[in-house]
Amino acid sequence: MIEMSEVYKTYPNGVLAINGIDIVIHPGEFVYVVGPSGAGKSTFIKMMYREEKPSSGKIVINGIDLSTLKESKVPMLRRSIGVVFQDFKLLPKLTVFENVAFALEVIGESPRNIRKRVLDVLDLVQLKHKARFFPDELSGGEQQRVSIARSIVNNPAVMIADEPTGNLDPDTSWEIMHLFEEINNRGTTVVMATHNKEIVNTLKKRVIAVEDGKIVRDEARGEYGLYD
Ligand SMILES: Nc1ncnc2c1ncn2[C@@H]1O[C@H](COP(=O)(O)OP(=O)(O)OP(=O)(O)O)[C@@H](O)[C@H]1O
Repeated sequence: MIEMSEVYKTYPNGVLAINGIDIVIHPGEFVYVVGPSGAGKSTFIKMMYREEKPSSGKIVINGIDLSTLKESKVPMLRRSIGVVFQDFKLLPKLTVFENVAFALEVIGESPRNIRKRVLDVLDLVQLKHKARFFPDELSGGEQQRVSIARSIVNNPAVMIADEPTGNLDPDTSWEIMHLFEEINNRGTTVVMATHNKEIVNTLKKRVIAVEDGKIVRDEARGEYGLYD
């Protein structure tokens, strides 16, 4: 569960990016976050995995109150949240296998468990046959599938994606969306900021629209709206 109450965020330069947000996202939901450029979508979702801290207000993620969370406990929070970015953020000198295994190595899993789990998630994203490849030997869609595999290897309760199809062509974007849908169908909550109007209007989900740092619309099976 994701809960925000009376959340405000002002960046050090004085920009008020989030101007009073109250929201509850239940386990297993699939939510699109839409809105114009600069509306605060990225800031909103970055606060969920403690990449940014609110200036005021309360955020509780999977039962963890972020306002009282010690810095030393942030890695524990991050393990319960998978994050996927527009630019994939894979480590270029590591193979596909190693990129995905990394998250399990840092928590001290046994090599045997790591191997099994990594091959299972690579199988899910249909990239087992490219386990020994390096990121620059893959297409954009394949790199995004590796980043999705990496984000779910810990079995997170929540998956957060910031514009995950932003660098992909339409066909590849749809493949990636079907993967998110499958992961959501297995019970993972998905929160996705996106500018992809066609996807939002076709693959209907809850839509939260953010404008000027506020939620201006929150609809089950909503529409993208009139944004670019
Ligand atoms: N690190 C930062 N420091 C200062 N201001 C920032 C920072 N990050 C974002 N902002 C500002 O906060 C506001 C909200 O930005 P944010 O990136 O959350 O919007 P967005 O809706 O995700 O935009 P886009 O769709 O273009 O990605 C903007 O005015 C932006 O310039």
